[in-house]
Formats: sequence, C-alpha cells, structure tokens
Amino acid sequence: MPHAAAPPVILGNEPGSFPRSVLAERHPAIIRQVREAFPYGPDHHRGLDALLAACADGVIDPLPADAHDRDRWRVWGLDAHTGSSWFDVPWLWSESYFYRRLLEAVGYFGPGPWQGIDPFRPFKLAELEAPETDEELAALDALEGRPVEEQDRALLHGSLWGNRADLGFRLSDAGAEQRAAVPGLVADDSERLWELLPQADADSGSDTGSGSGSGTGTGTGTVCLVADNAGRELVPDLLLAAHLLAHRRCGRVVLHVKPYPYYVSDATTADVVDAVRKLSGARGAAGGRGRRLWQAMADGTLTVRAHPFSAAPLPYERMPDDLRAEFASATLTIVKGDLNYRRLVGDSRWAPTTAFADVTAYFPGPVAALRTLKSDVITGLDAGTEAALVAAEGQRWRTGGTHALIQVRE
Ligand SMILES: O=P(O)(O)OC[C@H]1O[C@](O)(CO)[C@@H](O)[C@@H]1O
Repeated sequence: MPHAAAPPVILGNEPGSFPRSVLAERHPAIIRQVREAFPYGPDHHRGLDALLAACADGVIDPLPADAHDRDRWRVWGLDAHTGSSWFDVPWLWSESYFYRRLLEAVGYFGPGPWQGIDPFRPFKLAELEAPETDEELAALDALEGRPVEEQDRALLHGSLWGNRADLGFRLSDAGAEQRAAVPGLVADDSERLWELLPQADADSGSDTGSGSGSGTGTGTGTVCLVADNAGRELVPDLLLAAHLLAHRRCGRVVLHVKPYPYYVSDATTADVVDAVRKLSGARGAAGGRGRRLWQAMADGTLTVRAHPFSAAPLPYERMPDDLRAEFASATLTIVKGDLNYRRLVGDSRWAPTTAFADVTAYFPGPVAALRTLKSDVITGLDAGTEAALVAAEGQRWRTGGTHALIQVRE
C-alpha cells in the first residue's frame, strides 16, 4: 500500500511555487497565443475572455449541460471542484480542466464549423517543419550499420531527450532551450528496459542492414508507448517504435495519444499522421523508417489508441478497467514525459528517494518512465544523487528541463 504514505497532492495555491506560476502566468499566455494564431470570431473571443477572467480570479464553472463529456468529467471530480478557485484544487486537475475549457471556447467540440480545429496546430506544424527536425532526421544516416546496442541507446536517448522542450514549457520559459542538458541521467534503468525487450532469436534487422538476431526473445510481445508531445518528441518516439519492430524486440507497438489537443503540444492522432507523413517523405534512413512505420500501421503492428483517460485529470492509479487490461497484457509500457510521470507516480511532493517500484506497484505490468524533469515531482533517486543535485542547483534541477531519467519497474 505505498500510497497510504503519499504526501498531499500538489495544489496550485502556494505563493511563489511553480504550479502557481503555471496557472497564473502560463495559462493566460497560452490564451494570448491561441487568440493570435487564428482569425477567430466574436463568440470565440468572448469565450477566451471569460476563460482568461476565470483563470485570474474566478472559480471553476461546470461544463455546459449538453457537453458530450459532462458525465465523464463529473466522474473525474467536476462536481466536487465546481465553485472552487482554480488555485485550490489539485494542480493536475485544474491544468487539465483548463485545456478542456480552452477547447470549449474555440468551438473544438462543436457542433459548428470550428469543430476539430486544433488551436495548437500552427505551433506543432512549425516545429515539425523546423530545420532542427530535419537535422535530427539526417543524423539517422550515421547510425545505419552501427552495432545494434549503439542504435538501441541512440534511439532510446533520442526519445528521452525529445521530451525536453515541449511547447508549453518553452512558452513560459524562453531560456529553456538555451540551457545545456546534463547528459548524465539522474536515474538510469535502461539496461533493465532492454532486458525486458530481448531481440528475437531469428534473423532480425535486415531492413536496417544491421542486427545479429542472436537474442532470446520471441519478438511477439506488445509494447504500449504512452506518447507525450507531438513534433520533435513524437518523431523520435516513432523512430524508437520502428527500431523495436525492426529488431523484433516486440511484435506490436500500441501508441497511446491524447483524444484531443492538450497541454499545447501533446500528440493526437492527427499529429501522428503528420509525423509519419513527414518521416516517410524524408531522405535517407529516416525515410526508410517512415515507410516502414506506414507499412506497420497498414498491417496492424503499429496501432494508435486515443483513450479518453489519456486526457484525464487523474493519476494512472485510477485508470479504468479496459486500460488496465491493455497495460496488463503488454510486455512493457513506456510512459513518456513529465505530465505522464506525474500521473504515473501520483502528483505529490514525494521524498526524492521514495522507491519508484513502490509508487508504481499498482501498475498492472512492467512499466518504464522516460522523462526530462520539468516539475517538482520526483521519485527513485539515490540519496547521493539527490544531495549532489541540491548542492549544485538548489531545487532548480526539478523544473529546469536539463535533467532526465529512465526508470523501470518490472
Ligand atoms: O510535456 P511534458 O513533458 O508532459 O511536460 C508538461 C509540462 O507541463 C507541466 O505539466 C506544467 O504545466 C509540467 O509538468 C511540465 O513542465
């Protein structure tokens, strides 16, 4: 019962805290950016004005009576939080509800002509088309023909560090990308991750011109990859998925994405389509991987899942039975990013040395977290690592996005 000892859940009301700054500064900035990015009509502007005012000093309103997901949100705690200040309810809950209300304001859920128009799409596309993305894709050529272990590491770390600078994070922290990443991970269970995904014993990797196929796996298991951001994170996530399939470390990848635009840059099915199109049209090795991914989607070895709970304002411990069954049957679930980490371990200020295995004991199967550190929540550090981080940076290491971890619970 590890959660019996869980510290209180993080709220957004502590003056000077990171969560408070997200609610008080980042959310209004997001409203501004969205407003500037689209030629919205008067109703949209009125809706955005109302949300801006509510964020500043208002209270949480219920969803409209005819909202398609009103009952779901009531199950997720809407009734209990209605009338409370945005700052006084669990931070995870108010952040999540903010995105739900933002989409409401711009007509995303319809009915009407703006239904399904992603207010964050211009930012996501700009990133996908940025020269940095092409440079990262071109770098794949140098990886061709390298030993499989080297490819493993490069693609795993590509996926990990792809999480570093999501668009919401950069919005409120302009210096985020300039700060140098610290390559040494604060926790690194990557060997255990690869042990959970041994290569199949038949010949493998022929489509990449490498790979001995001398492993001990069956190559038939499923990896659930719980994606985080689109663009420069999703592209390396997809490359990792292609690598796992090509080297028969699994037979199937299920990519879990958000059912609607969320946390600015979180990936939806439309973003997967954009990323696979980008990859399959790329030159060199990246193009080969992209075309393999396209084929994997056609033959069902790569599938996309957009479960409503993927955008729930709740920890994964409260996942519904159907999702629990999916994760239970997976060989490994890889959970990407900071928000998913908060949901995986519970959004509380754990003592950093709290065992990752304890806080994820409820998870129905083997689980790996790949995350750069962008919020206060952290578990699974050894005491020496924590002490060294504090000595060097105070508490900045928790939120600066310069550190990363790979944690595994078998
Ligand atoms: O894209 P990620 O890695 O989930 O990060 C989400 C970011 O948003 C936050 O939830 C704050 O809004 C932080 O946890 C983190 O900085």
